[in-house]
Amino acid sequence: MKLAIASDHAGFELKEFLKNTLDQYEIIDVGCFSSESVDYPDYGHRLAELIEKGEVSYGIAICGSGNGINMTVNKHPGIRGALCWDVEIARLARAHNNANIISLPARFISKENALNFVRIFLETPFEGGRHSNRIKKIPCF
Ligand SMILES: O=C(CO)[C@H](O)[C@H](O)[C@H](O)COP(=O)(O)O
Repeated sequence: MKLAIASDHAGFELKEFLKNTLDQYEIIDVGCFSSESVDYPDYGHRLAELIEKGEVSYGIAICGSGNGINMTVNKHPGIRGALCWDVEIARLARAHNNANIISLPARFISKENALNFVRIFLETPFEGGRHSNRIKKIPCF
């Protein structure tokens, strides 16, 4: 499975950790590339565009709180980004919401928990059924 990952400076360290640990996946890193202060939308948009073009199946988006980069990716019509800070939230993001981006709050979770959330997210299938109609009603673009 092909993935993409993005962060701002607050998420840079976690991005590097996840990229180097999730070595069973092919991962495109769209930046940022150091801990120097940057603006999360620059990287969130790049990540969302790769999914919209079909170049990758899922994305991992990271900033300090997770909110800024999650708001950014969700401006794209083909994106369902989910801010995840708990294992069950990560599972439901896939099972019920068919999310294609997991957004993580690097300043509020441990690296180990983040890795666990990403693993659960990537391994959980969408349940479909009643949830299909609901996610069809989300776009208002
Ligand atoms: O956008 C955010 C808040 O939702 C992110 O957490 C950013 O990483 C954060 O705002 C960056 O803050 P900094 O003081 O510029 O490091």
